[in-house]
Amino acid sequence: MDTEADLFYRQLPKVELHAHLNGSVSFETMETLIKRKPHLNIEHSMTAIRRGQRRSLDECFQVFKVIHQLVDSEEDILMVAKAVIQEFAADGVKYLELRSTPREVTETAHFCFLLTFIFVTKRFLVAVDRRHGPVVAMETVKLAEDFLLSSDGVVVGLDLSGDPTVGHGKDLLSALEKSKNCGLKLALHLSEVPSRRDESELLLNLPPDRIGHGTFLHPEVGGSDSLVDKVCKQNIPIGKSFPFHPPNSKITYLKYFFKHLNIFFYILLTILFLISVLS
Ligand SMILES: CNc1ncnc2c1ncn2[C@@H]1O[C@H](COP(=O)(O)O)[C@@H](O)[C@H]1O
Repeated sequence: MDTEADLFYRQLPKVELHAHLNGSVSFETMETLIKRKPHLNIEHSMTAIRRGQRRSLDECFQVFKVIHQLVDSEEDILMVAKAVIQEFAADGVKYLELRSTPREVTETAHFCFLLTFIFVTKRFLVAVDRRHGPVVAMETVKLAEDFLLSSDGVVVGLDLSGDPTVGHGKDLLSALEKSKNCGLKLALHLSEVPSRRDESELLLNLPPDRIGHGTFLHPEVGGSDSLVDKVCKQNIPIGKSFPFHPPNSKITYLKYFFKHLNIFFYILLTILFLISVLS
């Protein structure tokens, strides 16, 4: 049963700036998906990370592969996106930025349609999966550019994500530069693993409008002063994601944050952000 504190955290207006669609599927939605595709023999344990359970980055990406098997049609995507948006809204999220990797043009078309009819301010970032290489990256940028022009402000940016140990950012630079030049905001996952210093240097020169994770930017963990300097001088915000959202997990994370940060500072930031977004 919800405690008074649970209620407080749920009702608190929140902004969600780093949600991967297929990483935000709830337990209930997953159950429906699993039932729809019994021939895949997928169990819940293969699609989620339980509270307190630890997995390596590699294992996380294995989980995404399983989820992608379950979410492979327009119908699935429509159901998942609708559920995810409703669940974020029920958790008190007032402004939501979703990211997702288009596997087919029609899938992305669906997102845009869907994102218009549920009452949360929603924005969408079209994601480039680095594993798919420069050609797909460029196609995705063109798709994102089309949506930037036609989605009435819903599509705002490009996300670079995917297994950070695969490929090199230098091969994606022209796609990312094109994206920036056509007015898409850039949210780049970088320095998620150690020994990617040269890649991070290159990507930070673009520069991105947001960094995803940036876990290994600091010299103490294998990054460098130059990386930290670039981030600070260019004032680039860093976003951490919690890629798997079992029910109420956002509330648990909030409790964790509030325990470690000044609660009033957080509330003030949220209110200021909401005022600037909604006005
Ligand atoms: C843990 N840190 C991370 N680092 C990099 N990429 C990540 C990620 N977490 C998620 N993704 C990206 O999001 C996809 C799933 O959502 P969509 O199918 O696009 O909706 C993953 O396949 C991966 O490319």
